[in-house]
Amino acid sequence: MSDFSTLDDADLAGKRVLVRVDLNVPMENGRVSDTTRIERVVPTIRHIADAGGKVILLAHFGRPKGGPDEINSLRRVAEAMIDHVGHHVSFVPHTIGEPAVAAVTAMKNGDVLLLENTRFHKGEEKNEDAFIDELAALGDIYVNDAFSAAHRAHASTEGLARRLPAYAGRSMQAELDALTRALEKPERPVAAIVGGAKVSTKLDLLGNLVKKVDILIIGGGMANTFLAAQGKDVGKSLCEHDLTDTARQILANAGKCEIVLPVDATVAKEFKAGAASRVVDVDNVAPDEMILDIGPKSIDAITAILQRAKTIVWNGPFGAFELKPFDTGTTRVAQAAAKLTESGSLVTVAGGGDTVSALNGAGVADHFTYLSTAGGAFLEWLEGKVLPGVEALRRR
Ligand SMILES: Nc1ncnc2c1ncn2[C@@H]1O[C@H](COP(=O)(O)OP(=O)(O)OP(=O)(O)O)[C@@H](O)[C@H]1O
Ligand SMILES: O=C(O)[C@H](O)COP(=O)(O)O
Repeated sequence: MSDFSTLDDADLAGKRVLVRVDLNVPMENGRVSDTTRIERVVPTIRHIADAGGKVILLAHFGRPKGGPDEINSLRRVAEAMIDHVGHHVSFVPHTIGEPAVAAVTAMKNGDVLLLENTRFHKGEEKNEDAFIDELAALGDIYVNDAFSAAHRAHASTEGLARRLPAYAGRSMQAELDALTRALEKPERPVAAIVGGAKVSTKLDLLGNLVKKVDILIIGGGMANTFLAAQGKDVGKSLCEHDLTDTARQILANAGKCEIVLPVDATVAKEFKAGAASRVVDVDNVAPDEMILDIGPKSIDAITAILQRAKTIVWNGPFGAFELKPFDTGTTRVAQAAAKLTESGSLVTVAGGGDTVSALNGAGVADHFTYLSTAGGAFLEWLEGKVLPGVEALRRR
């Protein structure tokens, strides 16, 4: 980490420290359902507070469209943080402007304050100078502890690092160190598992990933788009029909990389826990059904691949794991991977907000080689891409 200034280099006492964290945590029924991303930023928050700095947390939540909305407010996340941080975490429902300035001005050394969702302002994703200026006015120095958002060149992830003295936080350091250690020279064959729901933002990455890995196993909503690209009827499944051309190109240009798609699926007519379901081959999904998990034949095929792989990298669950029994595919594959890790025959690295939540739910999180908080950022790092949030921290 000699490329970066870290908290050890920062003079924190009495300083207003803007800390970018990733609090884009899984929620169920209005409550945080997995606290991994919160727990990972606690060392940075405590270090700054204990050194007498004022900790001003910046974070995004979800993908709000055009301004504030209750569903994407960070208020509930602030409440969940208090148990973990060990300091009171105040929350102000503003990111910039007079109320935010007033809240920061009222802070004492060692206080922790969370500002509202940075994405409630269009200047965040556009990385606009005017928004960067408003954020920068709230702090003296900037710390980035959000590796999982470092693939976004946004005001709070990239712009601020150019405006204020910038430091890598403890979690940022730990992620880069651990991923480099586990994956710099991976033992082959390397299998990547990519599933989940963020099809439009992750599909493009697969074109490069096939050049880096020996086997690409595709699951979740991502697989539905590939199945549709092969001309299969995926019914009401989560699927990006306008990206089927991209999916076809990836299949055509996979080169030596073996691409594995589900051969069967668990389908239901309703997206809810306990919905009546049936197992079908992927050719037999009815128009009013949706694929909510991979089926038993796919699970067996994937666990057989794990036996011959030496390293797996995994982002995105195989199904809608929050709704039982559609967690079965993810849980069974995760358990098989954990067992092989324990026996020493497989290195397992997984990342992503929901992926880590699913692995925690499967009871295997402690048995993987490494769990990253990052999903999309992890995949881009794997591709060898420059992550703007990391790049902006490099000493100049
Ligand atoms: N077949 C499916 N149909 C609908 N939703 C699915 C399906 N398979 C997976 N999902 C959903 O995908 C979501 C997780 O996808 P996502 O790409 O956000 O993964 P992640 O691990 O959180 O990565 P990141 O950190 O990049 O967000 C879960 O909410 C899960 O319910
Ligand atoms: O969950 C994530 O991967 C990060 O918080 C980034 O979220 P985004 O994909 O909405 O930018």
